[in-house]
Amino acid sequence: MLVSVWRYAHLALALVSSVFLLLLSVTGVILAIDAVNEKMPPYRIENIGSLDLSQTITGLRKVYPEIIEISVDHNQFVSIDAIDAEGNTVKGYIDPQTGKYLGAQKNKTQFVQWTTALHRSLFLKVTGRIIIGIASFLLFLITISGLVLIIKRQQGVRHFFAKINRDFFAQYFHVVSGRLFLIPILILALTGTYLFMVRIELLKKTNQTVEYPVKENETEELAIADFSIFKKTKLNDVVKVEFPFMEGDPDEYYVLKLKDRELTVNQLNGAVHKEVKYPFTALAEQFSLDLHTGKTNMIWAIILGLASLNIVFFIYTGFVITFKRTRTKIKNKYKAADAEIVILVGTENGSTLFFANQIHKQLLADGKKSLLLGMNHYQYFPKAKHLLLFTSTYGLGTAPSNATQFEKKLLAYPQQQSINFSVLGFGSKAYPDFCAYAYAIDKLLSQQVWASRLIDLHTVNDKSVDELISWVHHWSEQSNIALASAPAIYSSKVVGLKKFKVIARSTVSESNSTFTLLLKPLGKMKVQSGDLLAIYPAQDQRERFYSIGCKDGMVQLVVKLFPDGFGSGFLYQLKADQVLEARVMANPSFHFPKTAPAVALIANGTGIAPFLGMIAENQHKIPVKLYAGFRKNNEITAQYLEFTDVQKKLGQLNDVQLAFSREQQGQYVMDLIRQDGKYFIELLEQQGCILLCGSLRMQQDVEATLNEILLVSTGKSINIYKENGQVLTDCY
Ligand SMILES: Cc1cc2nc3c(=O)[nH]c(=O)nc-3n(C[C@H](O)[C@H](O)[C@H](O)COP(=O)(O)O)c2cc1C
Repeated sequence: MLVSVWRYAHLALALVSSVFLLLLSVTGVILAIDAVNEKMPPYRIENIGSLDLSQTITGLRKVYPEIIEISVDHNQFVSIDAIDAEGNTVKGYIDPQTGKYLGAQKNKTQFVQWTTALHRSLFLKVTGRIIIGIASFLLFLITISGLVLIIKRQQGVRHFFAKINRDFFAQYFHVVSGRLFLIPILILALTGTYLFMVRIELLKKTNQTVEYPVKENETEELAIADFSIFKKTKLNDVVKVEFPFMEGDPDEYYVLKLKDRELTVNQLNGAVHKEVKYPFTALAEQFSLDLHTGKTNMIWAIILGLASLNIVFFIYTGFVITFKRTRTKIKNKYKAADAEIVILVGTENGSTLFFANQIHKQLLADGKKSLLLGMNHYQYFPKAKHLLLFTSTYGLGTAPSNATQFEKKLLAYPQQQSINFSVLGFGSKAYPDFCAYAYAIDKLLSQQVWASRLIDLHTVNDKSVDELISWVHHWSEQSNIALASAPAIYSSKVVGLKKFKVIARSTVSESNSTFTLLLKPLGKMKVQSGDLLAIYPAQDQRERFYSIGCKDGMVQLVVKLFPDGFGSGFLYQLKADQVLEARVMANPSFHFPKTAPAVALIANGTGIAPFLGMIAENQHKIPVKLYAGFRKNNEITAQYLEFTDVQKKLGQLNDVQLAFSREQQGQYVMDLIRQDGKYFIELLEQQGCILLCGSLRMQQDVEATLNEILLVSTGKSINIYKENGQVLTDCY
């Protein structure tokens, strides 16, 4: 909860100030480069700190009989405005020890002047300065809230510098560079705010002036070399020395501008006539300016430049993190009172929500009453039959930020009916408490009288889609509710839509509601039988998936037309030559096993689609048998048989057996399997593969039948072959 407050504050401040901060950081980088550049010419004299003013002026007087002023800038370059022995005017950098002319003073380029003005006031005078001042102050608050977030993330100040585990690049970069540039950015923010306050005169600056009366012994004249104030003053403390206009006139003075005060000095005897002390605010202003601009130190200027550049990346990575966290938009159709499947998500950075939403969308598309909520929204779910808990783990094995209330609420709202639950933990093995919060929740749920475990807790390390799919398979099998298992569905990387031309579509009839659709990819694309095609009938977020069978470089779908079917209705109205936009979702765990010694393909209904493609592409003539179950023997099953006849003649298919459940002597595909029990035992024992595609019900029945046969003859259960990768499924 506390983390969210800081996080929202951090985000809100960043949102408000990002445009200005972006502008300030980009211009800041340019000005930092200029500050570094400025120091490049070799005008700096090494021992400037050891020279005093009396030596310097005495020496320079020999080279320049008439001096108007001497200045020492922030780079400690000494410049002079004077007339030399030949009567030439000299303006530029000199060596203060020898008077040697080193080079002309250069004005800032137009571009740097423009950038400076933009950086200081956005060309908006006082209004601009106020905006910039506020942006600097917001940067200060952002830095502080960021600091708190890093401390919380690292589990305390003690671990502030401990290793940061990499979640995803933007976040890793944001945290690591946040830690690295914390101090320079804090300094930039504070000095920027201070300069703004001084410049708009929020802080008062009043000089303190002291006039010194002339002392008796000060009437005698002294040589400059003997002026005690000049002897005491080191050259590196000087900002400027203005020389008297008329030499010898006691009413004309030296004006000595130092960093903290200004002195008026008698030109005949060196007595201090007047002293103007600058207030603390003015000194602090100068100090802030030096710190803010890095103009006094090249290394500091480089650090500030990098820090400014980093702010640009901060803004970018910060928005990437926010986008990731908020990109998943939940659409709920059902209320808590009506939902039959409730998915509760515990998430900090949104990735678990993304996975949960992919499942939720499929369930809704399948007509299931699914509800997706954050774990803190746990309440009574009077119609719920299934409770799915997807949660990440944070901190020291604790709840993510939207699950902090869950345990309390779970105990406060005991459900009134029995509900099947399944917990899926998301975490990272880089942390010692891998998925600890998911384990804790799983245990807590198992202790509730109303909760009955449907499947054991599964874990997902580092957002592994394969591990998620393992849960999908198990949960689907046990709940008898279809979920797609193509990894691409759960991958956050969205592959672009591709165009397909409709080549042919068969028609449905009273006795047959299934049709085939042949599509030609327009342009190059990677697609294999067993992959899925995602279509978007309403060109919105709603997708429907169909198994692909590949044939002569084309994609064939077998679709059952449902009355008012969102996907099937859309596909059925397509006409030849029409162009369809769709996405191919690779499904590598259901590709034809090219190295298997023999393969059995088992399907029911439209599940035959990928197998038609696999047989057509079996150029290596791996021994293949096809077993398929349908309701009726009709035009479409006749088409399948025509196809398999051709394939048998080509040697790409050894045998085909069809079962019809609604014909006389109703038969199911399991009956065919039982009849060929011996073949299946040998197939699996000799490392052959079985592929299953169709309804989940058929998958369960087929697996139960095979299990029975196997146990009797080999004593091994089907699970051994499944784990060995010899039984591949894509059922829905
Ligand atoms: C600061 C931080 C602490 C984490 N602590 C743990 C932990 O203790 N145990 C664990 O298994 N995973 C831990 N993780 C990994 C996350 O749980 C994992 O990346 C998860 O997939 C994130 O899901 P989310 O994006 O839905 O929040 C941590 C990640 C971060 C960034």
